[in-house]
Amino acid sequence: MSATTIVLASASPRRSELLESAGISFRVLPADICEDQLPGEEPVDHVLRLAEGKARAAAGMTEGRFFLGADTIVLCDGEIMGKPKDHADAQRMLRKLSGVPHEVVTGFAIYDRERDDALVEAVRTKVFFKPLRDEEIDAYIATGCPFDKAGGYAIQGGAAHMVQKIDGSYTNVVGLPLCEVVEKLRVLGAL
Ligand SMILES: Cc1cn([C@H]2C[C@H](O)[C@@H](COP(=O)(O)OP(=O)(O)OP(=O)(O)O)O2)c(=O)[nH]c1=O
Repeated sequence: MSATTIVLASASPRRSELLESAGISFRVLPADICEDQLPGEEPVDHVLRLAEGKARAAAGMTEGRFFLGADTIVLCDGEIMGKPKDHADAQRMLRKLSGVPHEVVTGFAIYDRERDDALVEAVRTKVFFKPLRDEEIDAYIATGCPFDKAGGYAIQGGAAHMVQKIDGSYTNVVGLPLCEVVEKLRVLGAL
């Protein structure tokens, strides 16, 4: 299979870096789809629908065989947190996460054009934040880092010192559960 066989349907530099780190050859084609939650939609159904939507949208735009899409949310006390809309939203999210365990859920989908079918999976990681002071939260928001991250933080970046421990996959929190993705690519014959 050629190096252009796998297409990563994502604008996230973190997803590219993670896939690269596994030594996988791929192309990037971001897919811009509506990420609104449907009424009554469960969090796992939501990330799986968006992941598959991104993968299929990319397949509609370019050649290739396997299309990988993913979506990451933070789940805290029943609330689905996407990217914060503004400063106040980031502040509200980080205050809610302060001192409280939450989950990061990433759904991924690999659409195989030849079989016209998608393999999907959702991976959950528990993250424990230390209690955060308002000054800490404001200083972090001032860096601008929270705005393109679900839940308003990046475990791999400026928020690393806020995380006491995690239970589960680290790469899943960063946006792509690498172990599971590589395994599924292998099962599908993409590697
Ligand atoms: C919780 C957390 C999220 N994130 C990121 C992963 C995702 O890029 C982002 C959640 O937004 P997503 O909508 O999942 O992805 P995206 O918009 O960045 O990229 P695309 O839809 O094109 O694939 O939050 C981190 O980088 N670190 C973290 O610790």
